[in-house]
Amino acid sequence: MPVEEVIRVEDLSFGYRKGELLIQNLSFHVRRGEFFGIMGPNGAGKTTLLKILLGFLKPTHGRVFLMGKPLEKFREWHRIGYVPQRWTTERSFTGTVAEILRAFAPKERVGWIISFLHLEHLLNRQFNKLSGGEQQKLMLAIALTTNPDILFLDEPLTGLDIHAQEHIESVLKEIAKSRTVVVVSHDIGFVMRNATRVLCLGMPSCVVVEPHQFKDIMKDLYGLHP
Ligand SMILES: Nc1ncnc2c1ncn2[C@@H]1O[C@H](COP(=O)(O)OP(=O)(O)OP(=O)(O)O)[C@@H](O)[C@H]1O
Repeated sequence: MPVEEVIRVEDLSFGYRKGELLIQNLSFHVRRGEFFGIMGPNGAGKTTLLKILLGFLKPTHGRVFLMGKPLEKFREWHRIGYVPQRWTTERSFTGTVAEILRAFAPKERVGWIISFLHLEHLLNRQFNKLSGGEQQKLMLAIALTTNPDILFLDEPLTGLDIHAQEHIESVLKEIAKSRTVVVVSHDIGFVMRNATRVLCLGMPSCVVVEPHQFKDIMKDLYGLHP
C-alpha cells in the first residue's frame, strides 16, 4: 500500500440488523494531509462509518486499514483523535476545564492547546456548567492532547455560534496543514471551502468527488429538485 494512504477502506459493508445493509460495498482511501469531507442525508451512515473506522463497530464485510495496518492489528490509537457528534451525559467529566485538560496531557501541551483554541476564559469553569458549544470546544481540545496524525470530527460546527464556527474552522484549517482531518458535516459551505475531496454517502453507489464536482451530484445525493 502506498505510504501516503492513511486510511483505506476495501469493499466495506455494514448493517445493524441481519440482512439489512446500511453501507454496501464501499471502497475509498484518504491520503496523508487531506481534509476529507463526508457528506450525505440524515441516516446515510456517516457517523456509523466513523465508528467503523475507529474500531467501535465491526464491518459485516470488507476491510479497513489505518496507517497501512489492518484495523484489527492497529494499536497506535494515540495517533488518532476523535470528536463525537454529541457529548452524552454518561461520558461526562467532573472538575474544571483546567483539571480535565491536565489529566489528559503534559503541561506544555496543555498550554499550547489553551491558547490555540482560546480556552483561557473557560479554565476555571466546571465541565457540567459549560454550554453545548463550550463542551464541543473542550472535546476538540482533548482530541488534540495526543497530537494525533488523523483527526476525526463528527459535525464539529454544530451548536457553535457564528464566531465560534469561524474560529473552529480556522483552527481546523491550521491543523490540516500538518495532519489528516476527516470531517462529517452537513455544512456545504464549510466542506466546499476546506475539503480536498468529499465522500458522498447515501446514494446507490457512493462516490468520492472534489469540491468543485459536488454540485453536480447534489441532486442525486439529497434528492433535490433542479
Ligand atoms: N446502534 C444502532 N442500532 C441500530 N440502528 C442504528 C444504530 N445507530 C444508528 N442506527 C441507524 O443507522 C442509520 C444511520 O445512522 P448514522 O447515525 O450513521 O447516520 P448519519 O448519516 O450520521 O445521520 P445524521 O446526518 O442524521 O447524523 C440510522 O437509520 C440510524 O437510526
